[in-house]
Amino acid sequence: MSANINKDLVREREKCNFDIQELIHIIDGSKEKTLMRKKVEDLVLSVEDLKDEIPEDYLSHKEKFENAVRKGCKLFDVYLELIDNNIQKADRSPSNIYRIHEGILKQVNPFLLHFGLFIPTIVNQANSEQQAKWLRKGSKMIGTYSQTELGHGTFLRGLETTATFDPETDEFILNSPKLTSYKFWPGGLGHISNASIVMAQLHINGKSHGIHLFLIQIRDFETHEPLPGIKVGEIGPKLGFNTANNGFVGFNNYRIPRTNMLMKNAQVLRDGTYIKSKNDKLTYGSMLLIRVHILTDVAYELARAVTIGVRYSAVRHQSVLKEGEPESQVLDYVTQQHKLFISIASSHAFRVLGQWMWKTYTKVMAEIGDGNMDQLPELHALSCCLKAVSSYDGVQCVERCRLACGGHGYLLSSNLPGVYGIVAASVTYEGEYTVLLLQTARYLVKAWNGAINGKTLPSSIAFLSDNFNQKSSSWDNLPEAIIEGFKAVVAGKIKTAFDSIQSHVNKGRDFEDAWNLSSVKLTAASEAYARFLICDVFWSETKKMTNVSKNVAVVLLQLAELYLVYWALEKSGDLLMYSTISKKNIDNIQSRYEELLGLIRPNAVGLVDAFDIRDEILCSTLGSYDGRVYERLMEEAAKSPLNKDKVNDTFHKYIKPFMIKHKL
Ligand SMILES: CCCCCCCCCCCCCC(=O)SCCNC(=O)CCNC(=O)[C@H](O)C(C)(C)COP(=O)(O)OP(=O)(O)OC[C@H]1O[C@@H](n2cnc3c(N)ncnc32)[C@H](O)[C@@H]1OP(=O)(O)O
Ligand SMILES: Cc1cc2nc3c(=O)[nH]c(=O)nc-3n(C[C@H](O)[C@H](O)[C@H](O)COP(=O)(O)OP(=O)(O)OC[C@H]3O[C@@H](n4cnc5c(N)ncnc54)[C@H](O)[C@@H]3O)c2cc1C
Repeated sequence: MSANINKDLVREREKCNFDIQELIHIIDGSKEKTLMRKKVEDLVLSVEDLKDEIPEDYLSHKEKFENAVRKGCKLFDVYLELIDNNIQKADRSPSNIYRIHEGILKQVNPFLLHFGLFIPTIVNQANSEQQAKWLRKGSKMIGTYSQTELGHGTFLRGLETTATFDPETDEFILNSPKLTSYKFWPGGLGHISNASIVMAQLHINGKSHGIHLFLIQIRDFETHEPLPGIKVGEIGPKLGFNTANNGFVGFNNYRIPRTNMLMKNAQVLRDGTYIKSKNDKLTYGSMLLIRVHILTDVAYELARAVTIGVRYSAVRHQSVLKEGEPESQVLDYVTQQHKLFISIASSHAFRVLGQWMWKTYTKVMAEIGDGNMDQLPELHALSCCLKAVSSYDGVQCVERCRLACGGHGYLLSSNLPGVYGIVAASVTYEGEYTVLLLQTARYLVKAWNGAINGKTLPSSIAFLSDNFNQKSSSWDNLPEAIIEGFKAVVAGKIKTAFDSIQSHVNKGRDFEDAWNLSSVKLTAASEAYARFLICDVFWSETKKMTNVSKNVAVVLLQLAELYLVYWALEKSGDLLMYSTISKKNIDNIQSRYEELLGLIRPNAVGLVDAFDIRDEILCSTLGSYDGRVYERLMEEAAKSPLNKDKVNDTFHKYIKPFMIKHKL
């Protein structure tokens, strides 16, 4: 086996000083979960029908979609068998067990929204009678989640689709009054789904009750023809997500039974009586759930990108460090380590934060189930800023990995553009980056106001009460001092934004204008808060790990420390403004950063091997386990349909006549 493995990678693996298997189990959650994941991967990869004859990149938009549906059906066939046979339990917690679909489908599974949003929304928003009806086997529904419209995605209260109650027939009448009211973007809506959860404005007896969720059949369950009153289709090619079958739908006096409104929270009775939800923000529950999942999703995509970047950088030799010596592995250039190692650290950070958020989410949801909504605003604030920052950082990190691969990173066959397309989408969907930062800022500003007035603050921001004077501890105890410094930055930035709002109000502006005028500062405060949270949770969770061998503990602490010092240097201006840090302290942090790059260097390939992403999921000419980079690049180039003919027809049709005409 090792005979076929690139010699540099063999040497790198020999250098690794920790137990890779142990780290694989930590990343998966346990040894049992690793075994389960591998079992699922082995089963799925042995299915012949899931293999491609022609590389996906050479297919047309329509062919890509059709191929994705073919494989998507087969894939779920295999998954459902696993669940039916109790090999794997249906489980909503974030995990890597089913990531194999990213290798099989290359981009996004066209059925993703059915399992990822349609079913969870029924589970969370429908009453028990509705759940029994819609979640039963044989319901015939393949669904999606249609919220965004052509004219509105962010501002949900501005959605225009209407659901008007008709007491005569006990039905709702769905309408899209204008072009901008068409639902636009839902995944799988184009040609996959025959049903959808639809968010619409509820009207009863001429009175508007705001946005509510409805389950709507879109296509005939047998023929798949769009039903009368429904106009549905697909929205066309995108930067990524090209197999997701994002679609549009419009309604023209389309009737559904009253009982198709999701009624766990708000209800409409037979006589048209409207019963309000205990908290109307519960309607937004599905977004909260996906925002929590996105942290783990980004962690995984980053693991893919940096596996490609690090393995390639170990195989790639370019330039000489010292005259007379052989060309260096590019991984030996410290600038290359600077480009790449933050992605290894960030993947671990977002994985740890994802688990932490999942625990927080399940705890708060249990309390909400018992009627206690107290923690909902804090959960919403945490999920918004962490979703925003993790997805945004994810995109920057994938781009750094692409740059680390030079020209070859620009090839689709490297799969870095593919991973980029997936992560870039997550910055926008489930709440756009800036918009979500502003949601958290809203919470922070309220908290700051509370702190000034001596209110007890929720635990995650209790430190604000101590930070009016922008204190921070001594800078001797790195890296903990960075967390303290970041607390001072958060407090300082909230205060700056808060004072800015006050000053505009004092000059006669109303609050909303003052908010808008201060919004750049507000997003900065929110970003600082997310950064503090990630550093704090990543460091404390890593430090308190038990039952870990010494060497694994050492590398994990090095990665957590690298994350903290990297961001301290990136944010040194903020630390200088708001904490007690000095230039000398920053110089020390810089030295420690460079030292950490050196400490991580011998384990770099081991660390990406520990992400344990099989070649069939990585889908990269540059990142495969054996490091046969140049052979794979040429093998992929040979697959180009243009290489079938020695002389392409265009020569005779266009080039030759052009040469003759211009006497070239
Ligand atoms: C890397 C990945 C790869 C893997 C692939 C994965 C595929 C996944 C596929 C995914 C495909 C993609 C699928 C998709 O993309 S589905 C579509 C997703 N769409 C969005 O996320 C829309 C974003 N917009 C909103 O969420 C809201 O409208 C916002 C938040 C902007 C404001 O809202 P609105 O203007 O209506 O609110 P308001 O002003 O009346 O009131 C604001 C008050 O409400 C509170 N509040 C707001 N929201 C929540 C909440 N949730 N829980 C609890 N509370 C909440 C808030 O704190 C404030 O409280 P207070 O300050 O007044 O006390
Ligand atoms: C790949 C992909 C898949 C998707 N899948 C689905 C799906 O399955 N179902 C679904 O319903 N939707 C889906 N969406 C839609 C997605 O949720 C929305 O695009 C997203 O919520 C952003 O809304 P928008 O497009 O209206 O952006 P806009 O809100 O129009 O944003 C445009 C700009 O305006 C700024 N802006 C807007 N409001 C404010 C404000 N209040 N303050 C400051 N700045 C502001 C934003 O920051 C942004 O820079 C998907 C989108 C993508 C890209």
